[in-house]
Amino acid sequence: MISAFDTATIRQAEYDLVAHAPLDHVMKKAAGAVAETCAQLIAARDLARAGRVVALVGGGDNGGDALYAVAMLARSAIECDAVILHAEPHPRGCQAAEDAGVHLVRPDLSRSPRAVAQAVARTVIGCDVIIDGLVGTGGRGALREPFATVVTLVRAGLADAGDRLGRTRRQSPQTGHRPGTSERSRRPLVVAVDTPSGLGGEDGSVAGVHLPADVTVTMGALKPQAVLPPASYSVGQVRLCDLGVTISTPERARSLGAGDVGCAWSVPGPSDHKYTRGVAQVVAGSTEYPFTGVMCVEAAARTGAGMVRYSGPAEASLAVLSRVPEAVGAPGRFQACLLGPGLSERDDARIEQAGELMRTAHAANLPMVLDAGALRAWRRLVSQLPGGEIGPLAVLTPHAGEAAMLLTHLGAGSQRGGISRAEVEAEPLRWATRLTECTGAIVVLKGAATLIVAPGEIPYVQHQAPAWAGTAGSGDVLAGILVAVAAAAQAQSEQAGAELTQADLARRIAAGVWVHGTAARLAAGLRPDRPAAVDALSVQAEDVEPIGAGAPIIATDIIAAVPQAIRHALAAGPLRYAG
Ligand SMILES: NC(=O)C1=CN([C@@H]2O[C@H](COP(=O)(O)OP(=O)(O)OC[C@H]3O[C@@H](n4cnc5c(N)ncnc54)[C@H](OP(=O)(O)O)[C@@H]3O)[C@@H](O)[C@H]2O)[C@H](O)CC1
Ligand SMILES: [K+]
Repeated sequence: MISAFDTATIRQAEYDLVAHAPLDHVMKKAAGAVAETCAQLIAARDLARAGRVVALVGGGDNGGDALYAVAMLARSAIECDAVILHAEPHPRGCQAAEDAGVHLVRPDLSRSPRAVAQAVARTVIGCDVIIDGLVGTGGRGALREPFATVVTLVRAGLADAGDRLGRTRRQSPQTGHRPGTSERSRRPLVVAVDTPSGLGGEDGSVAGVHLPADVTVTMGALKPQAVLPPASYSVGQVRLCDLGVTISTPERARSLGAGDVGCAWSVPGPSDHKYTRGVAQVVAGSTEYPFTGVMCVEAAARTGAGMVRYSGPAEASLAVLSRVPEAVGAPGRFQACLLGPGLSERDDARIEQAGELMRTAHAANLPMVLDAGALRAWRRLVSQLPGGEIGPLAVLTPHAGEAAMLLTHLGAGSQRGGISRAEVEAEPLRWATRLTECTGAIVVLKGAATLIVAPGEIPYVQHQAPAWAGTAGSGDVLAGILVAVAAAAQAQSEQAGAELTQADLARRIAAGVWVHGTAARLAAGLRPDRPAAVDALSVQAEDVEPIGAGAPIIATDIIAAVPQAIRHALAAGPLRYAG
């Protein structure tokens, strides 16, 4: 489990730590992790020359860490510059850097931000690693000048370098030469000290211009921006430098890893049968989108549902049964239902059928997954429930656009004429939390990083899915996985003679989201575990998964890889035996 804590909590824990240990000692430990990471990245470039590192140094201890790091690197024959961008940089850090032979560059800070930024841009040209020591946990709000212009120009330079390398990446017409890894990776890599400068946001929102990192070496504990989107898209790989801080307050967010999924999974034993493994009822498809049910039903079956009941357009039933002959078309007992994939509001018969199943599930306090068309038909479906309340075992699975639509429909943004998709994408945690407050349900807000939020619970965020998973039907597959997970959770509770709690269901739903993302990784030809691992990792070039790694996939590829993803999880961590 990856945990992220509020920055103030971490700063307090650091403050308590340095009450008993000299701050410089702690900073040098932090700096050592930064230096080791830089050295590893340079070593992975197999250069024929000495590597070169440029530190961008702000005025606080974040800059101090950067100065101590280049002092260590300079002593190992790496060429180091430190660009001092504050009138009062960390004095002992500066001294250590000078003593180690680091070249201190002091732009005239009285000149315009652009002039300062140009001096920085000239210094970083051709270097191998840029250490971002401008601002860390002491940052307040959007970057002030000259940092904002410095970061803007450095980003432009990195993008240009990347493009140039991209242009050479294709075979050059004259020689047909394809650059090797070392040439392709000659764009300077950015190593952020503690957090990328300017990233801001305790809720994952982005404060403004910031310097995205290839690797973030974070001290003591993960900050929220390391896991919560969209900020988490700018941290690159995260390396946690353990300072020995202890934190007892609840996390701000958490993320399941492979080792956390097995114990949330229902593993059958010799006494199990379809009703102890969970029977899922799927209502999907319509005259407009008749075959959506094929993906949901097969995904639920491959996830391990004891049985899948299907209700959908007659012309689709044949397609469903040809893919999953064991699916059952007849109505009957179920332990969780999925309503909505492919459901069209113009298909009254199907809406009525979904409403009837929703009422059955609600009356029996069974989990239900509401996706796509069921979210759009919210008013027609939920208004038929006692008190118009969907209940705590409902799981809503919107993407940003559907969330915006539902929030607007529920009046969450009434004073401003509704909520837009862009607003949800800019602050996904805020709006997913708001949607749980409006509905009392668990909300799975789908995206490159998917949030699983239950009222009053610590949110989960899962980053497993590669960009290739953004393909038609991927949401239908996730819905199928989740209804099978919910049915298994309900079945286990029935066997235990206990009520399924919303918190337990939310954790299992997060495990289902992990399975979906990992199956997509496997289908795309990627390693099951996303390499942005979080702990003392050795950052090697082959670990850095470049944008576009993998290959195109279709939704049925994800379904086919679901058992392998589950097998990976069951092998990675403790199991909870169902039988
Ligand atoms: N404290 C510890 O136990 C450890 C800290 N570590 C490292 O230290 C930083 C936190 O250091 P701190 O000095 O508290 O703050 P920062 O260096 O992060 O930032 C303060 C400087 O940044 C300037 N600042 C603040 N906001 C902005 C902004 N929006 N734009 C531009 N500049 C900004 C601020 O300037 P002032 O003029 O306001 O003073 C300061 O110069 C932590 O992140 C770790 O890296 C050790 O690593 C571990 C122990
Ligand atoms: K930083």
